[in-house]
Amino acid sequence: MIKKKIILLGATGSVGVQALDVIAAHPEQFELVGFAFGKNIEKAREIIQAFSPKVVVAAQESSQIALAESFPDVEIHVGNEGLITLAKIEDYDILLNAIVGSVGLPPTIEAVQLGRDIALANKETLVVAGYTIMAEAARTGSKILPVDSEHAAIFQVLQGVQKSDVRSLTITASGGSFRDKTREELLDVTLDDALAHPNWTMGAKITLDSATMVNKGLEVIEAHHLFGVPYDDIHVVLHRESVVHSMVTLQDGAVLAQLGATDMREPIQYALSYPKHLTMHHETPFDLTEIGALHFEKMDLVRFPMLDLAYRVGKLGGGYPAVYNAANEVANQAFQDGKITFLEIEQLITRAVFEHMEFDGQTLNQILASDKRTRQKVSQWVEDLIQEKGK
Ligand SMILES: NC(=O)C1=CN([C@@H]2O[C@H](COP(=O)(O)OP(=O)(O)OC[C@H]3O[C@@H](n4cnc5c(N)ncnc54)[C@H](OP(=O)(O)O)[C@@H]3O)[C@@H](O)[C@H]2O)C=CC1
Ligand SMILES: CC(=O)[C@@H](O)[C@H](O)COP(=O)(O)O
Ligand SMILES: [Mn+2]
Repeated sequence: MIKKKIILLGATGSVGVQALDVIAAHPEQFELVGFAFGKNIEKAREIIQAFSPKVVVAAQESSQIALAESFPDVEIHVGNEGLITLAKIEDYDILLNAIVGSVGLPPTIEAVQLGRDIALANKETLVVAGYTIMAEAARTGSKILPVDSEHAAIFQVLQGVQKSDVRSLTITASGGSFRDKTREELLDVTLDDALAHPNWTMGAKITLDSATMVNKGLEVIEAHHLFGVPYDDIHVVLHRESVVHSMVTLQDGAVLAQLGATDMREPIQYALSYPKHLTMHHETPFDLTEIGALHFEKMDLVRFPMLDLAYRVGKLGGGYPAVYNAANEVANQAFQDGKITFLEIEQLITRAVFEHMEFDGQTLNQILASDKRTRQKVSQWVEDLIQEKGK
């Protein structure tokens, strides 16, 4: 049997480690030929020992030097240039992008331009450059296989369904760690509170995005690009159990849904094995009779203004989604670093979007310039807030 050769960006993270579980569980199907990581060199060492990849990329030069000494037979590259080098190596079939943030964009574009298939967890790349990525994928024949659980659900439901038969998509939202709090109660919430997701175990950035509802905003934009559905036909419902991963309504009113455990190994494995559904060796118990009841509620866009704003920036297009995303990346990190309050995340994103102005027909370079400018501005606003509070 010919194995699928995999490159994994973000191998030391939440999705990355679960992807390694899937690869290790199917040694006859998959082979890890290369991976990239950020700072976690100890985990990177373990991965090299367990999987013997040919190429590794470290975010930091000190890690590159240390790994090159320990593993002289492995090609070790560094930084953003290293990510591009990895995306360009000859010998792989699919690139699984599980890096967090829009740093994952350049290697994705490179791989798509080379016609390579992408298993995409890194939603930020589609939010920033969705039109470019999807247009290039159509040109080169690269498949964009969603890993994000809601999009993986829609993708599975759509197998064998004609695009013209689709009326609308419904993305489910858990509501995040603060779903039962009023806006007033959000004034003094802490990072620990925010990181206590009711259903999923994930990295810090996305768990916080889930609490601000930015995650759902990014997912609406991601769905628009992946499935080519207009924003007015993409709905979000509050679904506390996260059992229905998402739904598709057909023209005749039939609603098709995908259900399952809250275990990312399922969508990761399907993206890697597509179009096959392989046996899941680490199956998480899933028994609807244990769950008993499923609940669905309307989203309150006043309570969750970041979802409302995501629809607005998505419809505006151009650099607006990139500005929303960049402002969020800076503000999310600032809250994690204890520099700002939870509600200041929303305030910074809203200000960045409202201050952004552009003419139609933004090129990718103009969008990337807006992304950079937004990061600089929002970083400055964070510093200003710290100064003001120190007064
Ligand atoms: N976690 C989940 O269940 C889900 C995640 N996603 C999406 O998947 C992506 C990854 O999320 P998650 O796994 O939670 O995130 P984590 O924070 O757990 O992991 C992020 C990974 O990216 C690596 N990384 C960060 N910066 C760099 C860099 N500059 N160069 C190379 N590697 C880097 C980190 O390395 P290190 O740790 O070594 O510093 C780590 O391996 C996000 O876009 C998220 O929105 C989507 C759906 C579900
Ligand atoms: C597992 C996954 O795909 C996450 O994006 C998850 O959807 C977060 O859940 P909520 O944003 O609905 O809380
Ligand atoms: Mn998701």
